[in-house]
Order: sequence, then structure tokens, then C-alpha cells
Amino acid sequence: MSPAELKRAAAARAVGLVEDGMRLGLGTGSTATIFVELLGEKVRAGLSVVGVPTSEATRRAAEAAGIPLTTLDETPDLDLTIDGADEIDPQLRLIKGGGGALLREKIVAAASRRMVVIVDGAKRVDTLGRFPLPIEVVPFGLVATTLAVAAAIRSAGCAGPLGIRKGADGTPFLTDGGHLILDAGLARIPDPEALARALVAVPGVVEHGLFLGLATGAIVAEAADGQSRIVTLGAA
Ligand SMILES: O=C[C@H](O)[C@H](O)[C@H](O)COP(=O)(O)O
Repeated sequence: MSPAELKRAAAARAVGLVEDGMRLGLGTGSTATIFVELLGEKVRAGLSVVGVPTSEATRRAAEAAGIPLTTLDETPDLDLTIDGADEIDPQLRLIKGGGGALLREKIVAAASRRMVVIVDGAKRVDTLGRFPLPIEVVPFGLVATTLAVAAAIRSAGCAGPLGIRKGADGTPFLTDGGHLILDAGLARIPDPEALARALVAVPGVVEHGLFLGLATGAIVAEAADGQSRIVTLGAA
């Protein structure tokens, strides 16, 4: 099965977790977008939910799907967030932010009683780090912040190239919050908690893509014998 078919299988299973009246966090990325589209079908058939989008892209997708939207200011306590991930380890620790939405995604996940991650099997790893870790920084003082981030990475026992993310046109990628992203190619992150602590201590770092202790469950769609097989982790 193709990665797109696996993503759809995981997203479809997640729609089954949604109950009438729920306040939902709506994740960002290709997998979360499929979830939004499938959820929209349920809403048009009569399901009543409200959603908080984690990016402007998801806001547009949810509006197109007919999902009623709210904000965290209006609805600060969410029942369930469904979101994709770039990597997931056996402890449900994640790397997120490949699409640049990590800041809003983390705020929304932290405001949710449950966060269920939807991924294809290729995202499962024993040790986080194969996917470059996104680190969101303010533009002011970029060189000084980058040097401090590199030192923080070393202090957590990691090493690897650190580069500013560029868009398709070659200019620096800007997040929805107007920040820049440094991508750290670390290969292995032996102690994600130590790295997270070191990164948040750097002035100029807005957020990083390590989601630790936030996911309560995961729905993993894997290919097996030409069919998709759903594996659930945690409470999903
Ligand atoms: O910023 C983007 C998000 O963290 C996504 O959830 C993550 O990159 C996974 O995206 P996709 O489902 O497209 O692989």
C-alpha cells in the first residue's frame, strides 16, 4: 500500500474516536488534512463538533470541509486533538514540525485532554532523531541564537548539522507566527528530555519539535501482505 493509503487508513480510524459534542484540536500536515476531510463528511452528515486549527493551512482545510471552528481563547479546554507526526518512539515521544506548525500544534495538544497521533508505519523509530528536529526561533539575533542552540545540542550529547529552513523559492521559511526554523540533523537523540530542557533555556528559541508527554495514544497504519493493518499504541 502507498504511504497515502496508509495515512488515509490511520485518519479514518481516528474519525471513529470523535463523539458528538467534542471540542477538537485539528492537527497539521498531510495525514491530519485527510482526517479533517473525513471529519468534514461526518459533520455534513450531522455530527456536531467544534475544532481549533493548528495552522492557517488547517484552518482553510477545515473551513472548506464545513467544520465549525473556534479558538483556544473561546474554548481553552479541548477533549481530543488528532495530529500527525514526523517520528514516534515506543514511549509515544514525537518529533513534529516538518510542516512548520509545531508551535501552535504544541499549544493545542497541551490544551487537550487527549492527543492521538495518526501516522504510517514508516514514522515509527526506536530512537528519535532520524528526522531533522525543527527548532523555531525569532529572527532577531539569529546568529547568536544559532550558536547557543548548537551549544545546547552538544550539552545534551547530540551532534549534527544545523541549518535554517528555506522555502521552495530559496528564501527563509516563515512560520504562521512569523518565526524562523532551524532544522537539526542529529540522527540519534539519546535523551530527548535533556535536549528539550537545554533548548527551551536558550533565549530566542520559541519552541522545538520534541513533543514529550503529550501524546496519549497513536494509530499506526502499517502495510502487511498488501493490506493495511492498524496498530494502536497507548490509549487510542
Ligand atoms: O508541522 C507539521 C506537523 O508537525 C505534521 O504533523 C508533521 O510534519 C507530519 O506531517 P505529515 O502527516 O504530512 O507527514
